[in-house]
This record gives sequence, C-alpha cells and structure tokens, in this order.
Amino acid sequence: KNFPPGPTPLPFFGNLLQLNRRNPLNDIDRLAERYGSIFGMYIGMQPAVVLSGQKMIREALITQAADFSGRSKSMMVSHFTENKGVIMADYGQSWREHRRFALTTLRNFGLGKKSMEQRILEEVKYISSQLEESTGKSIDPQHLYHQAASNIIASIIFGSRFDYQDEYFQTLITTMEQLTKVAIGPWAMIYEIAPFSRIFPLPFHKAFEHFGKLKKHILKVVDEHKASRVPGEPRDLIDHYLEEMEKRADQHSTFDDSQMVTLLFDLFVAGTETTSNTLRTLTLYLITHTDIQEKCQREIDEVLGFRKHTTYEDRNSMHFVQAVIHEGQRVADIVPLSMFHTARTDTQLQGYSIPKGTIIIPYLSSSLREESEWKFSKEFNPQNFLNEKGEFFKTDAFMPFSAGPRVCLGENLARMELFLILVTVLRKFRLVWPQDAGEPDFSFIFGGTQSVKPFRMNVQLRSPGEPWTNGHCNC
Ligand code: HEM
Repeated sequence: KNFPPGPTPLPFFGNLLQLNRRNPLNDIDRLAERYGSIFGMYIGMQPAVVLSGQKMIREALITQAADFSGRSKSMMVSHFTENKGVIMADYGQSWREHRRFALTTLRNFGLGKKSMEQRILEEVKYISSQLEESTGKSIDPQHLYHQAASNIIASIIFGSRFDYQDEYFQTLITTMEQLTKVAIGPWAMIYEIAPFSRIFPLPFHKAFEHFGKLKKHILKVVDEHKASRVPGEPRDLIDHYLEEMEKRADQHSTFDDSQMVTLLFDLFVAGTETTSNTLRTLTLYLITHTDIQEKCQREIDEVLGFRKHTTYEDRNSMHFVQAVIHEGQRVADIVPLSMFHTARTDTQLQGYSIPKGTIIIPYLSSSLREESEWKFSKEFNPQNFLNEKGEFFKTDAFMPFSAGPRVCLGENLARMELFLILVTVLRKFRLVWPQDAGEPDFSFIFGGTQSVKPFRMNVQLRSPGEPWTNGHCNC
C-alpha cells in the first residue's frame, strides 16, 4: 500500500521480463520518464525502488542515510561473502569498523614506508615502459590498464606488485573475472528469484567454488605475513589488519581472519575494473578529440617544466586536466546503477511507503546526464567542469562514486590513480586513433561495471622538440 507507482509486475518474475537483460538502462530511462524520479518495481518477488536525478538520490542516500544504507542478505554475492568485509556487509558495527579501518589505512600515513602516491608512481613507470615498447605499434590498452589498477591494489594489500606475466597474479585476476561473470550473470538472477533451484547442481555453484579458491589464495599470503611481520612496522594493509586484530583481541571485536579475507577481496574487486574501465573510456575520448588531448599536454608541459615526476599536488595547478578527468568519469558512467542498497526499516520517501528490505537502486547515470545540471549533458566537453575563468569546479550532480555513508571507499585512491597515470602518459606519449580503424564506437557494454567496447590505439613518443624530452629529464 502506498508503494511508489511503477510498471505492473508478473507473478514470480516481477518486472524482470520487461527489462532488456543485455542492457536495462534504456528501459529504466523510459520508466523514469513515465513514473518520475521515484518508481517501484519487482525483481522477482523482491520489491525495489529506482531513484533518479541528483536531488532524489541525495535525499535518500544522504538526508535519510540511516534508513537507506543497508545491503541485501538474499543476493548470491551476499551468500558467498556471508555479508562480511565491507561491500556486502549490512549497515552496522562490523561494516562501520571495517570501513573505518580501510579508509584510515588507505590514507597516506597508513602504509608504512611507502606512501600511496609512491606506490602509484611506481606502477606508472611500468605502464610507461610498456607503452614505450609499443611505440609505433597499435595496441588495445585494456589489459595494460587492468593489470596496472590491480597491481596498485596488490601493492597496498600485499606489499608488493606482481610482474605482469606472474602466474599467481594471472590466476588471481582470472578467478576474480570468472567469479564476477557468474555473480552478475543470469544464473545469479535465477539463484536469487528461485531459491528452490539452489539444491540443483546449476552453474551458480561455480561462484562459490571460485570464491573458495580465492579465499585459499589470500589466506596463504596472510599466513606468510603472519610469519614474517615485525610488530609495529606494518608493510601493507594485511600487516595493519593483523596489528588491529592483536590490539582488539580482548574486546568484542569484529576483526578476524575471515572478515579480513573478504575485505581484501572487496578492495581487489572494487578497485580494479572501475579504475581501468574509466581510464579506457577516457583514453578513447582523448584519442578521438585530439584538440583536448593537445590542450592537456600543453598544460602538463607548462606546469611540470623540466621536473622529473608529477605529484598529486599538481592537480591544483592543472585546471583543464582536472576538468578532462572529471568529464571522462561523467561520460564513462562506470557504475550506472551504483550498488544496490536496501531499506533498513519500514520508512517513507517523498510521501511513499517503503517497506523494510526493499531494494534501493540509486540510478547514478541519471544524475551524471541530468540536462538541468550540465552545460553540455550529451557531449564530451570539459567545459562542464570549468567556470568562466577557466577554473575547475564540480557540482553535486557529479556522483560517479555515489553519495552518503556508503560512498565509494576508494574514491581518493581512484582519483589519485586517474590523475597520476593520465598526466604521466600524456606527458610522454601521443595517443592516436589508427587511420584504418573506421569510426570510433562510443557505445557501452553493460555489466558489473560499464565499459566501452575494446579498441586499439597507436602510441607515439612525443617529439624531442618538446622541452621535457630534450635531454633534461630522465623520467
Ligand atoms: C573510478 C573508480 C571507481 C568508481 C567509479 C567507484 C564507484 C563506486 C560506487 C558507485 C560504489 C557504490 C556506493 C554505494 O553503495 O552507494 C562503490 C563502492 C565501493 N568502492 Fe568504489 N569505485 C571506484 C574505485 C574504487 C577503488 C579503487 C576501490 C578500492 C580501494 C573501491 C572500493 C569500494 C568499496 C570497498 C565500496 C563499498 C563501500 C561500502 O559499501 O561502504 N572503489 N564504488
């Protein structure tokens, strides 16, 4: 009663059959146009509410945060993670403690001798040398960005990066990819809407197997850390967690080995594809908008001069580059439906009744594309983030990381990665759309994270006439 209006559900399937399974976003746009910024629907038998537009999303996730920051206990991913770690942990003490721990550790001072910035810059060197080996050739940047993003997380969690060809690293990445594929695929949907199907040997059991395999891998590394760590001198996030477990041993602590494994898994999964797909989409726009790429390069040359490296601090002097990165994130629209929240209690939103357990879907794309919020909502245009003086600014409608207490935990890390990688790459290389590649395709493949289709680019070293390559700089 008084549930937000929406399309009529069918028994058992709810509204699932009315949504395109390959990409439901057009259908969601159509429904939002018809029913407004809040509409109700059913995912199987589960009631769900879709929120559109920055005001509606902020109202639920910020103003009524305590009501709408829960997570589902009935999704397949909640079952194999047992709602541990952070991503799938319900709003409560364990989620709060683990989130706070991860945020503190991810801040610069939490990582022992090497700062986060140093760890990212170390990885940037490898990207740079891979690109250098590719000069004069055409490459698909997908693999490179993916490996780089997961290596940065690996360095933070495990204390060291992996060689791009390392077998253990490859297994870890492949298993995660296989797991994500099952967890967001049609079998997960069947698992969720038809609980009786779980007794049959159907492919969704693979997800539990993959997660078990990953857990074993991670626990092995944790055991090595236990044997080699020096108390008081944490090398990485695992050492920090072990110290925290010791400190809390005689309290009623939520910290234990199995929570740690899921937290590590969360950071790895959430921090890899998101960042690498953003870089990929941004790269596609830069190689097809050469004027924008060149303007970035001019600003980078001007600010860095003959300096060896860029630093994250440089972003404050690079208004145009900042605007380009944010515009890249806006059009990349990586997590269009955010992660689903749930209502923690029977509550009200915009005068409608929302029962406890309702799935809350913050439709982040609607805010990133909201016509009233952007000067150029439909095109790639850095002017969306520049004021009349050419200075960088952003508004509340920019929410690729979502909002409220569940806002992306890796936001700062991701922003630092995007800036340091992009500036270093553009400073050294010109990225070019291959002449024989036909028309670029900007359409998206919908998935756990949204991405553009694979594409190739030519890599050229910027000409030696440019000041920093003129023998003065050995970066
Ligand atoms: C461009 C890159 C990224 C984007 C666009 C992004 C976006 C998001 C979004 C939309 C959410 C859902 C928030 C919600 O539930 O309302 C989220 C959650 C999360 N992200 Fe990210 N993310 C990015 C990078 C990262 C990185 C690098 C990490 C790893 C350190 C990370 C870790 C997490 C975690 C742990 C959560 C769950 C937070 C919670 O439930 O409290 N993300 N992210």
